[in-house]
Amino acid sequence: MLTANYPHPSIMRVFLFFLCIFRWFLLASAAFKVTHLPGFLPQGALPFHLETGYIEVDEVYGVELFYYFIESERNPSEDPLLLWLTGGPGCSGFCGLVLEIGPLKFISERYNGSLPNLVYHTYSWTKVSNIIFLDSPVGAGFSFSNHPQSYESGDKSWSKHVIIFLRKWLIDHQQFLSNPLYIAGDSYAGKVVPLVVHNVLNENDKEEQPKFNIQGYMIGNPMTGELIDFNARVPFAFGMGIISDELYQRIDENCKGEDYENPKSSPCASLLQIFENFKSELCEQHILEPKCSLDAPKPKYIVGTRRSMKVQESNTVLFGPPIPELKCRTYAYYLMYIWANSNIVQEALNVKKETIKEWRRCSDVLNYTKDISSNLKYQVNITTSGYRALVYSGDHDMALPFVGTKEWVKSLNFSITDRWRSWHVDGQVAGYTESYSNNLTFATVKGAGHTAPEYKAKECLAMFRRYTESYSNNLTFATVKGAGHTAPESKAKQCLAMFRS
Ligand SMILES: COc1cc(/C=C/C(=O)O[C@@H]2O[C@H](CO)[C@@H](O)[C@H](O)[C@H]2O)cc(OC)c1O
Repeated sequence: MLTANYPHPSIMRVFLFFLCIFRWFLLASAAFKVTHLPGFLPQGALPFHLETGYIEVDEVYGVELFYYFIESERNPSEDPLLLWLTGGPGCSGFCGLVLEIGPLKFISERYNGSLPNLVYHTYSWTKVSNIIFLDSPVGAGFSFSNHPQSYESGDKSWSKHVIIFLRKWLIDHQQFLSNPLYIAGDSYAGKVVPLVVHNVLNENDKEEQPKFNIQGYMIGNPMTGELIDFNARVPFAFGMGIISDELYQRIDENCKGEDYENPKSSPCASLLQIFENFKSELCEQHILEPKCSLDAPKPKYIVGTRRSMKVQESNTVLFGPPIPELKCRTYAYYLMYIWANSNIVQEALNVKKETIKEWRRCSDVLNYTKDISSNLKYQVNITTSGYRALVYSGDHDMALPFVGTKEWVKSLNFSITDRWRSWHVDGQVAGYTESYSNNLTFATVKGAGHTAPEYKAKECLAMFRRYTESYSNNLTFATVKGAGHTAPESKAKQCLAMFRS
């Protein structure tokens, strides 16, 4: 028998086992601290802690989700940990970071061939919260699958991938395990967020460690899957003086029970076509803003060099929508496209080479199935189990109007604990709010559109702080107006309402 001084087989097995674990850890999750970003002004280190990385959520298809993580500027060890999901489905978490609640925003100036510039965004929710911006579902942003034909996704698989991501991320970042955890998102993500929270609660019911310190969720101009999501556009348009009383009345009479997106009866369809003609003249995401091309065009080519970008600069590109005008809010979407497709930016973000062909603000590679008809049962289950919900709506959004959101919130039949009232920032009305039993709060953001923080950043930061800080350590102080030493003795009804909330 050939004898040699090979290590004993059991030693080899142990060695190979740890080698596999090490390889898994290296490949499946990679996290990098990012101190500098190309295009950030003033040049130099970022004034906040940014980490980027990947976490594998499906070994079979090699699905890796990319994330941006930003530590709270206040108290990272105790401030909330927020997982932010962006809608679409297929829009990048980067939208949340530079358009809504993160510490960066683009300087909206005409593209001149050099890399677009970013500056610090004052009203960032990372002032008071740790935030993970996740590129999900697979195919969004820089997230990828090693089998691109399998960009199959849907509400259920998206939420399952998010749970796997969150568990692995927390195992890699154990210092955040005890932070109050919130799941948040807007638009289409608003439909999936309650499903994610529902899954988190199911995970916590198992013996598996670590447990999630989940507190609740926040959803903005959310979809639920209910007909009212889009049907509410007609009463919203009527209320805003966009359609006549007659058209509103005739739609109401001829479209009862219909899905306004897919009307069955021809009288209803004809009337909704007239409505659609009025609607199509406006910027759906904010009816007071100019109607603009919504997303970045796909210039013929982008050559990323170490110094600058060269993009075919012309008013019309070979394919795709025209470049938005500079006056449009969506010009920032064009700048995002240029910036994120630059190879020097992707190097700085530690993007794995050759994993995606092109970064799109809202990807079109997904093969998505809307396999949840409605998320209301999850919202009822979560809130009646003692977890908190903030549902907010920019009140000038016609894509998913507050009128419909208010209606489904009412349909839950929770008792009112804090009647409809205005809420304020700097002494001005910032919106209106009503709170219900089971810790659910509805709020409008006055003058905001589909992605409220994009339009009213200061007010939304105030809203976020009041929501997350009103319950930190579960201590709430309240006076009872007009009551004496034994408050319930003289203000029984008020004290009962206080007790119930
Ligand atoms: C699946 O069917 C529909 C989905 C949507 C979703 C919109 C959405 O998520 O908006 C994006 O939100 C993200 C924020 O989450 C923004 O960044 C994007 O700009 C915005 O496009 C809307 C619909 O009709 C209006 C649908 O019929």
